[in-house]
Amino acid sequence: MEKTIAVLPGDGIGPEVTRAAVKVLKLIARRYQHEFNFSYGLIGGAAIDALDSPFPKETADACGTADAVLLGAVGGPKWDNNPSELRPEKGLLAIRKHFGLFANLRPVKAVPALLSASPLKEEKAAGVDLMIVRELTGGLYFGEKARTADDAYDTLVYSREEISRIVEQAFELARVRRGKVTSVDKANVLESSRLWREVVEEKKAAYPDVTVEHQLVDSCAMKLITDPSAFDVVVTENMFGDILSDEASVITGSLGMLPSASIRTDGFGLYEPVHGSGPDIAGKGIANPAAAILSAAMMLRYSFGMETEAAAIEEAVQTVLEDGCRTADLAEAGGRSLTTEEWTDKVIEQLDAEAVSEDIMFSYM
Ligand SMILES: NC(=O)c1ccc[n+]([C@@H]2O[C@H](COP(=O)([O-])OP(=O)(O)OC[C@H]3O[C@@H](n4cnc5c(N)ncnc54)[C@H](O)[C@@H]3O)[C@@H](O)[C@H]2O)c1
Ligand SMILES: CC(C)[C@H](C(=O)O)[C@@H](O)C(=O)O
Ligand SMILES: [Mg+2]
Repeated sequence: MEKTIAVLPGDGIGPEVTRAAVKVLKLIARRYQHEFNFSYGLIGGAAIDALDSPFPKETADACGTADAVLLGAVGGPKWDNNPSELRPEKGLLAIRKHFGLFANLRPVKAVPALLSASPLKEEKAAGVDLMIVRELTGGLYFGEKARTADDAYDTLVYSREEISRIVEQAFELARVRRGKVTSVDKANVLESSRLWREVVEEKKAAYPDVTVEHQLVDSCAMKLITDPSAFDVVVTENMFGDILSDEASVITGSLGMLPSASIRTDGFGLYEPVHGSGPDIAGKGIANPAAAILSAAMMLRYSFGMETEAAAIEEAVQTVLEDGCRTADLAEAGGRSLTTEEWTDKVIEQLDAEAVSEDIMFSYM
């Protein structure tokens, strides 16, 4: 298959981890005889510096003609005091809204080899496999907001339609997973959450094979740590999903392990790690590229329908971790400490090794 991928490395560790993901995608293209064309664009602080806009038209156009977008991360102290229109994060919100990417899938899967890197007791983290489905183009992030010298407000607005489409996405995912949806809200306080709950209750009739529970966001935050295995699909509004996903990353041992897909219903999507630009480690070559590499795997699965290729990447990442290869953030899991580039090359070697063993298998068939 021939595909065009727009690559937006962004700021801080963004370019470091994106380079790793592109290297893996190039190997996949070679191994499975695909043609991936990469076009590069600017977003976030890098785009502000070069073009005075966090999401320039050139970038929107390049992404618009691509089949999917791979993004690193945006932001950093250099731009922290910029006016709100010239904040790197504004570019991220703009690209999500521009392409209507309302569904943000954030899988959280415990890796057996990394259990000791998690602050949770090993038996709590073991076997955790949940998916946070975060609404991405509404809520507090996009509601009317304003400030004067002494006042400020942000508004949290959701329409029935916006809630319906994300809830449907969650039900569909639960159907092919373990059949459970936890809808997270703050219905004891917020009107928007009461509407959210109402829509979930209406929708569930169409999914008799899925169990539904409602959970308030504060107790959900606690239960994610005390009983994470209780969750399968967690569906929630934009800001709750942002906060809960960073929290859930501790189950895996590092924020550097969490990939994400931001999709709509026609297959187009933006793929990026859940983490940010890591200003404290940027430029040192030590960032964990797993989240970016696993995001590339999600691109193959959700945008290109390449399930075998996606699974091959996930398996290679798993094997490399089982072999004791670690980046610095996972030092507590023991093993050998590698740089971003060295760790990526281990994944590449592993993918090559899988290819060789398949060739040997085929030669006997
Ligand atoms: N999607 C995005 O582009 C995105 C997401 C979150 C934050 N941000 C931005 O990033 C900047 C920094 O934010 P922050 O410090 O709160 O969050 P962050 O995610 O950048 O970093 C939080 C902590 O996790 C560590 N970390 C993150 N990714 C890692 C990786 N791949 N490997 C190893 N360690 C990793 C960092 O070193 C840091 O200690 C801010 O400007 C923020 O707005 C961007
Ligand atoms: C950088 C920021 C705008 C972004 C968000 O809040 O959505 C980030 O934290 C994320 O999780 O992707
Ligand atoms: Mg976040």
